[in-house]
Amino acid sequence: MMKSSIRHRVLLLALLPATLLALSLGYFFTMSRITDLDQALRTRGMAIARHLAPTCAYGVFSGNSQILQGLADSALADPDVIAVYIMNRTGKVLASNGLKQSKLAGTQSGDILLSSQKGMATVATQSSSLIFRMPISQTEIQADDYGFTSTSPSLVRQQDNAPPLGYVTIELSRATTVERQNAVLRSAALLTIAALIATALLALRLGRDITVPIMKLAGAVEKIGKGNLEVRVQLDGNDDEFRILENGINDMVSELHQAHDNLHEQVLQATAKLSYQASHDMLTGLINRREFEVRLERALSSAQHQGREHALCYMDLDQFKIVNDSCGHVAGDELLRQLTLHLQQEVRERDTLARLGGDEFGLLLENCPQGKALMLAETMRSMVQNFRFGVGEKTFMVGVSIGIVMINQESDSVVSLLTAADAACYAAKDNGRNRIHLYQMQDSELARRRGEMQWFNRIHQAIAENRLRLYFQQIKPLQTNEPGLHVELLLRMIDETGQCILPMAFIPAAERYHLMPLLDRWVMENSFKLCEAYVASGGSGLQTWAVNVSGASLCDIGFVQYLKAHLATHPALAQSLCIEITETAAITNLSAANAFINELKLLGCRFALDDFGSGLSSLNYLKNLNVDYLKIDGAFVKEMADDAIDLAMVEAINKIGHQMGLLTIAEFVDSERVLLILKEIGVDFVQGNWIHMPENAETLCKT
Ligand SMILES: Nc1nc2c(ncn2[C@@H]2O[C@H](COP(=O)(O)OP(=O)(O)OP(=O)(O)O)[C@@H](O)[C@H]2O)c(=O)[nH]1
Repeated sequence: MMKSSIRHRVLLLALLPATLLALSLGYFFTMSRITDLDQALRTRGMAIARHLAPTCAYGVFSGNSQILQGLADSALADPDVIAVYIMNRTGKVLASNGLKQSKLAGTQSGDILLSSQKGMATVATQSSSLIFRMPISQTEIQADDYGFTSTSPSLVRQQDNAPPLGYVTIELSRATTVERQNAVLRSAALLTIAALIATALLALRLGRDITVPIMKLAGAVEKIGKGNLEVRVQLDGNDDEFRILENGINDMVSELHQAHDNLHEQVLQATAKLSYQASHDMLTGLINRREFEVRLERALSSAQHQGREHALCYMDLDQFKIVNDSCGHVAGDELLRQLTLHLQQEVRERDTLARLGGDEFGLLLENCPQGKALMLAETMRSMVQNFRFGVGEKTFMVGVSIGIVMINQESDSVVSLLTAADAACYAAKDNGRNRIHLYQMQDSELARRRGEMQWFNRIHQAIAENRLRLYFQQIKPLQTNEPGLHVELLLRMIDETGQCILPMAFIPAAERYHLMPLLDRWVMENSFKLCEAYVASGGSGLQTWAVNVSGASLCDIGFVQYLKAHLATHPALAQSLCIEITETAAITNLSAANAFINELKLLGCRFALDDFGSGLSSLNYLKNLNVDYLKIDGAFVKEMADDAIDLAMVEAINKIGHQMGLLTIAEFVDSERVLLILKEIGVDFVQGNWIHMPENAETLCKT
């Protein structure tokens, strides 16, 4: 059903009762007026008949038709009387008039059979006339012959039970009455129509007062609903309910607008913040590697297509680690911040300085020929060299090694530019640090570095072609004979020719190119599979399986969650898992390392601090790390039988470990001599090729 609009409904509401009322009243008053007119004609007809009948008595009685004709004529003087008919009791017509137009015309005496009571008039109603018949009674005429009391004979006394002398019949036309009744009907109809029109106009007018504001409100709400918050309602009128609605809606939409604006502002701020964070380094405020690569891409494009020449500098601080190690990361961060401010002062406005990571910076010198680039790089180098950083009593100086590569029409891609600049920087380091090296295509020094860079692709390929392997090496208890198997799982790569490659060949490249999380994930997934297969093959007594995790993975929330989820569903694995973290990785990511250790310890995992002693970090850090084992750096163990300092180091580390309630493990045990010394010192576990040569881990399930 189609819904009518509010305007129609209000109109209907006003008109319907008014119409019903008008019609009822019109009908009532019209009908009563019509009845009144009819009744008036009857009353008049009756009166004429009553008056005529006694006056005819003498004429009928005396047979004087002349008198009767006179009376008939006089009765016809009334405009509504159309016929008069006087007859004696036998029905003989004694006098008549106007019969031609009458219903009575042509009737014979007695044709009109009207019963009548004595003295009473009877009425017959025809469509166009009323016919009255009145008996003429015998009367005793008391004439005042002398005219003392009256001028005409008057008083008549009815004689009871006497038959009438005759009858007077008169016919009154209804034409005038019907005409008047029609006029009344017309007037009533006109009046009703006029009243209805007036009511409709009034209803329209009043309806407008209601519907127009409602329609305005509805229109505004519809627009607001569609998101147009500029809309405001404006109603003309007094302080009625509509004013309250108008104010309410306007206030509401203002609030909404305000909230919308605030939200929009917040979204803009958050978006700006996010895009800033996505393109900037939070520590120094410089642009980050991602944004730097975008700008480098633009510069490369302009070089390739417009023949411009730019220079890319790759800058790596020298010996920055010392600041971190001796004064902590906070101090290292502060140095990076301060140095950044100095570097920024040296660069030209059109140049781009970025922090690429750690202590590495990138500098893009646009529209800069080689000579100028070398000059600017030298300015940077000497500025860094002259920079002094003070922490408490200590003052540090750092250097910077800078690799430069020119960007011109021959340049290939952003990756190759960065690779070349990085290689040049490395060459500067290899040449003694704190110097500049300009990349040359035929640079033989760089060949080796470039080879290292190939690892990026080789590692990816090895994973894709399933050429990574797990090996295991046993760790033996030295002071007890307790049974049980302790192993460290080690990563190997099978190269394209089928040769087995040790991790030290590709791990530095993996660290440099941020591939460690990928490798750690592979190692962990495959270690889980291996241990599960070991248990499934009936293997028992696996007390410890140690796996190495890099610093990068400590900060990888996805990696931590993966470990937690897997270990939570395999509690036996968690009990025997020992995660090895290098001292440097733990110190570099101290808070992440602590969080990682504490979370996994809750599941029953153990932790070993690997290569301890190599980082020479403050022992203070060690106290904060909740580990179970100290693995003495193999570099000290290897030569300890012949080198007193190395021996002293091993003794010291072992002692410190024990003091802290930790078990100690010596790695790289390559001879019985070393083994015996370690036993004497009191080291708890030993590991090395002399103890057990690493084997493909698949054999573990077969032993
Ligand atoms: N304070 C601080 N240190 C960082 C940050 N990122 C990386 N590092 C440290 O920076 C050092 C960079 O190491 P390297 O560049 O290999 O060491 P280096 O002492 O500069 O030695 P060379 O580059 O070989 O001269 C490492 O110790 C990292 O832990 C950081 O955001 N803040």
